[in-house]
Amino acid sequence: MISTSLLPLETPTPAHICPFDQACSYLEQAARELKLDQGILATLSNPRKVVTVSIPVKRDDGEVQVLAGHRVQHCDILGPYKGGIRYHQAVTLREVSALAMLMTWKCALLGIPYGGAKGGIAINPKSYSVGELERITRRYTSELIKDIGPAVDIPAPDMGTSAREMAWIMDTYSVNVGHAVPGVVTGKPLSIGGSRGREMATGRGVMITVREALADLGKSLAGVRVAIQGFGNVGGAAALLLHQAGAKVIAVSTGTGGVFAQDGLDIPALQAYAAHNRRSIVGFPQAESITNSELLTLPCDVLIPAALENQITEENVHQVQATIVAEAANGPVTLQANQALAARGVTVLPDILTNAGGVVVSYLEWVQGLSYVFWDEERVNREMEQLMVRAYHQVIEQSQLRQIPLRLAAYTLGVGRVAQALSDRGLYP
Ligand SMILES: NC(=O)C1=CN([C@@H]2O[C@H](COP(=O)(O)OP(=O)(O)OC[C@H]3O[C@@H](n4cnc5c(N)ncnc54)[C@H](O)[C@@H]3O)[C@@H](O)[C@H]2O)C=CC1
Ligand SMILES: O=C(O)CCC(=O)C(=O)O
Repeated sequence: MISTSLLPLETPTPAHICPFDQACSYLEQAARELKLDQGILATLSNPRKVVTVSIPVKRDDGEVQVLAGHRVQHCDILGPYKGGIRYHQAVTLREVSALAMLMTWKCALLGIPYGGAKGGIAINPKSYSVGELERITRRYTSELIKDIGPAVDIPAPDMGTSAREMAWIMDTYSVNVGHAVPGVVTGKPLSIGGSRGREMATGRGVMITVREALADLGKSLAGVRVAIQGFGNVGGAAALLLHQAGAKVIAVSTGTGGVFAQDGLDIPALQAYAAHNRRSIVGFPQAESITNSELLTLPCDVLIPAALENQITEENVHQVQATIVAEAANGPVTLQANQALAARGVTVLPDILTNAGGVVVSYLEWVQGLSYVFWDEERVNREMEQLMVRAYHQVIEQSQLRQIPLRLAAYTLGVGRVAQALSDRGLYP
């Protein structure tokens, strides 16, 4: 394995699967397939910049806590760094670094002029008041003020963050530089230059990718049985759009458990229920309760993990019954599980393709902001769909041409474009 000097090693535990090591393994597979020069591989195996800041926050009860906030900038060869900010208790520097690397390949695969970055703070946002979250977000932004900006690094929402946090970041950045800078973040509210369609964009991209994959198998979305882990921004939107397109969403889950209905869940009713129950779906009347692990092994056509990394592992992969696994989350299938699924002929739609709808609409938001012209939702969705469908077909063609699985095909396209740019720019002679 190529060495990564900027990142601390994590204490390994028997069950621990390091997302950064996995991301490097996929990169190495792509490099072998592309016969990439070792120097380029070594360059791309390391994030360009790793920033960790301390965030002192006064809790509402007067206690002072000091949190660690990370921003990892993996590569900016193709344009400004781009990627979300995650608030989740399991955040680590190596996880953020893996997610930053995935952003580089994702943007290159989709043909949008960005590099890759990711940020994160290891907190459970549900344990903090809105006021505390605002203070944390503003201090995190102030600490990163020299590292972000519309031509430098453009954050967006990820797990545990939303348009609200993006508005706080935009405001803090703008106050620091002395004028309004909407382009410093994407995924912000419409009132300050957000794009129509961004909130549903990642889920819409998931629906489009699944639809295209089914079409290649001679099927349509109508009547297809789908199970979705995660009912947040991505899983919730994917569930609604798939339901509207005629699929039977038979199960969904959140961190506190899931629900199942043999004939398909009424997704709008479930969303209304979650909205009234602090995002929990447990106890939804027209369904049976299931656990998160049961959801992953249900008999269904399409399984969509839309929550965290490392959900389908060596332990449960043999029980997965779906014929398509669509990675709406980043890194939900481990390296070993991925190989086991491939050996069984299960189609795995890789994360850097399947969940790219979000960053594509972030790009469209940035373009609208730079041109001071804002589009209606129909145009945003149309332009996003074109880029998603183009990337999907490029991945399929690459897979057929090189006789490689879809993930490796997606990686060879993303990594190959970045390596070409690196060599053309002469940063690596
Ligand atoms: N928000 C975006 O635009 C994008 C998000 N993603 C990825 O999609 C995934 C989900 O992100 P969001 O939907 O934005 O987050 P979110 O915070 O809106 O929702 C996360 C959902 O996962 C559930 N969850 C948390 N822990 C769980 C567990 N252990 N088991 C089952 N469910 C669990 C939560 O209850 C919630 O329903 C992440 O991997 C993220 O990196 C990828 C591309 C863009
Ligand atoms: O919209 C963006 O800029 C980034 C979304 C993101 O974090 C992701 O695709 O994983």
